Amino acid sequence: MRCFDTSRIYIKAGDGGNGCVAFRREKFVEHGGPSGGNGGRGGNVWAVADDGLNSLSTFRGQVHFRADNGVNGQGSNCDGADAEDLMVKVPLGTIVRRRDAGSDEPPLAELITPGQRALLAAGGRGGRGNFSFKTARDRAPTIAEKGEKGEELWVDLELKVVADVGIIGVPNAGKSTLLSVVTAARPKIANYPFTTLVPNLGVCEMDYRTTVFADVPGLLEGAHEGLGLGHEFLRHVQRCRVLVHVIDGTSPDPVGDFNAINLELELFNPGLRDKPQIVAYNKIDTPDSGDFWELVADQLTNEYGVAPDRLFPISAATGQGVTALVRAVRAVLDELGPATLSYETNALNQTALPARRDVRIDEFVVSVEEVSTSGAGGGDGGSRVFYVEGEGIERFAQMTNWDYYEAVKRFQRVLEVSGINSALRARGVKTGESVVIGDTEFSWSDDQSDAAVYDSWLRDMKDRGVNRQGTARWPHPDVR
Ligand SMILES: Nc1nc2c(ncn2[C@@H]2O[C@H](COP(=O)(O)OP(=O)(O)OP(=O)(O)O)[C@@H](O)[C@H]2O)c(=O)[nH]1
Ligand SMILES: [Mg+2]
Repeated sequence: MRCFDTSRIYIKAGDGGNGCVAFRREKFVEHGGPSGGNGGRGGNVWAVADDGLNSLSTFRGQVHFRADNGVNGQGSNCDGADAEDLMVKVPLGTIVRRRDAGSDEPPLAELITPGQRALLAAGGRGGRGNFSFKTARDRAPTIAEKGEKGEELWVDLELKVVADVGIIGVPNAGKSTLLSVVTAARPKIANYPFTTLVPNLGVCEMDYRTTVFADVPGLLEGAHEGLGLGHEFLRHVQRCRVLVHVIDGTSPDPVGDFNAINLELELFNPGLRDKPQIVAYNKIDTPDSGDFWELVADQLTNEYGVAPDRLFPISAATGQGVTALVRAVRAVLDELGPATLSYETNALNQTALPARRDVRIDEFVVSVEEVSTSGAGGGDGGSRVFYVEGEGIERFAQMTNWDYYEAVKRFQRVLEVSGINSALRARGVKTGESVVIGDTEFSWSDDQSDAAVYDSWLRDMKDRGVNRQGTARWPHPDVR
């Protein structure tokens, strides 16, 4: 039985719909007010835990997942519809990580309970239409935004099967041996500590019930600090609903071992101590163990509060006492009720729709690159390209609809108030040099008068072959 499964998929949330520029047409009214609607929101992409799936094999056939785009706004104040969210179904126990995430980067999500979902990529916001830009001063704006691009990313999925029961204990206690007798799993068993290095899983069918057991590698002192791969295993233990704590009866100090393990659980996560535990005192077939059973049992119940009905002498090797142990485990699971309710929720799991992170437009970095233009005939050295990098300004540029002169003006104003213009001037930018912001490249001009901006906008429209009809009131009041 394979307990790990991985897949790599591409995810793209929908882009927001574009805002619209439109004006009302009314009888007897020459210029109606603005009536361009807003674009709809692009669809989000979620991962959803589906208990009908048991592997990541569905992702062999499909690798790309794209949510729909928001609908564009229209005239008569019609806002475009929001796109539907896309649900990517994954089996329970799936961990989602950003591709190439560093080992210290927490996963994007861990999906444990049926129906649980986590947002993987947020859809873009819809662009505003010109109705939304109407102000007391500008009652007839000719401006609209483009929809925001939806997020896109590659993610790695990893399936770690969620076990009902975690078998824990010190190294060499007989955990793997127990797993091999209660399930069909054939883990490596050997008479030395740390035989098991990754959790083994096995399915136990008894009394017409199915229970998934995980044999967790041996825990030792310091596990909560990550010693002996402790973190990895303790995280695994967290997902189990019931723990079977195997005590090595042949150990010099079985009760001390028992305490040490419980302390590690508690130090890793205090909640782990509250997880139901069934104690299996193992290797009673040997005199070393069997002779001390009553003594140990007495200590565990009287000094450590282990309930007698949760304490079992067993021999994993001969099978003695194992059936009673498994029945007790089943009873506790039944008491806990259906699996859906009992897994602890993880802080990483988002169920509400998070707002897109607010980004500041005045947080940016300017860098300069010399571009050599000294070809065969060139003698004037080179020119420079100025890169302005910042999530806020890049997103703003992406949403700017360059077809509208007023949008260009707005962009110009933002460059001014954000301090980007002064930063560029401080780096000595000269007329004619290139400035790149995200996917947008424009040519710097020292003359930023309305007439100059208007002229360059007209040139740009011509270069891009955009029909200016309907894109601006003509000629624009600014430049009349
Ligand atoms: N006599 C006897 N030996 C046992 C019993 N259970 C396990 N053993 C032996 O104890 C040794 C360790 O068994 P494992 O099942 O590998 O122990 P583990 O807890 O999985 O050990 P790690 O994976 O190293 O942490 C092996 O030599 C087993 O044969 C038992 O009930 N009686
Ligand atoms: Mg083992």
